[in-house]
Amino acid sequence: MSTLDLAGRALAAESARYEAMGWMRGTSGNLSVTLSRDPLRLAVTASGLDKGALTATDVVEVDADGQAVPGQAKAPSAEAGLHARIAGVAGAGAVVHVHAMAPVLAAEFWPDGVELRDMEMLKGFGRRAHDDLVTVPVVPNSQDMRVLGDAFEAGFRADTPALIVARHGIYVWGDDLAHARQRLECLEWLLRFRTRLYRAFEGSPQ
Ligand SMILES: CSCCC(=O)C(=O)COP(=O)(O)O
Ligand SMILES: [Zn+2]
Repeated sequence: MSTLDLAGRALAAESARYEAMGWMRGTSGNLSVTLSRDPLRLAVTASGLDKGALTATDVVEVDADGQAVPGQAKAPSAEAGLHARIAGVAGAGAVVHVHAMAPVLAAEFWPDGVELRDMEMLKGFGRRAHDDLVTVPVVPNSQDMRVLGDAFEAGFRADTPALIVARHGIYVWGDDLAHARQRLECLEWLLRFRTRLYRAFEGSPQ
């Protein structure tokens, strides 16, 4: 089995997991793993498919611009360009993108960035101490992955492996798919907590 086939199998299994969590409704969301760094090559989920029912062949190899390398049977995710940009800038081994509700809601409340502090779950997001102030960057949505990539890079901090795209979804990255998922699960919990608390106090700063 080729490296791309192995990546496809892992991406399909991981996608099914996210879909079961309700974070990849319809055909939303996409995942990637880095295959090589020089040149940069990613295995990314194919576009427009039910992410709960992917098979090992629903994967596409793309370059640093998110373009399919020659010989690919399927179209790569429409967001492959942003995956490639994140993998290149952050050095990520895996990038996951889901359409969970809490990050999008948080971006409505805090469009300049979502501040998180003094929460034990921050450790699961890769921070050293539970009292760190973490600002998760928010960028406006765009259909142009170069625009999104430039906005991501402008606000990139190596210690904050996440990006919320307003009115769209969230990207989280890590060394591999399991690492990215652990970070995403902890961050989604933190964002759910933050938005629920904010709403409970009817919009007062919390
Ligand atoms: C209803 S999903 C709209 C497109 C999107 O945001 C997404 O995450 C899925 O796009 P893909 O091309 O990866 O299927
Ligand atoms: Zn999306």
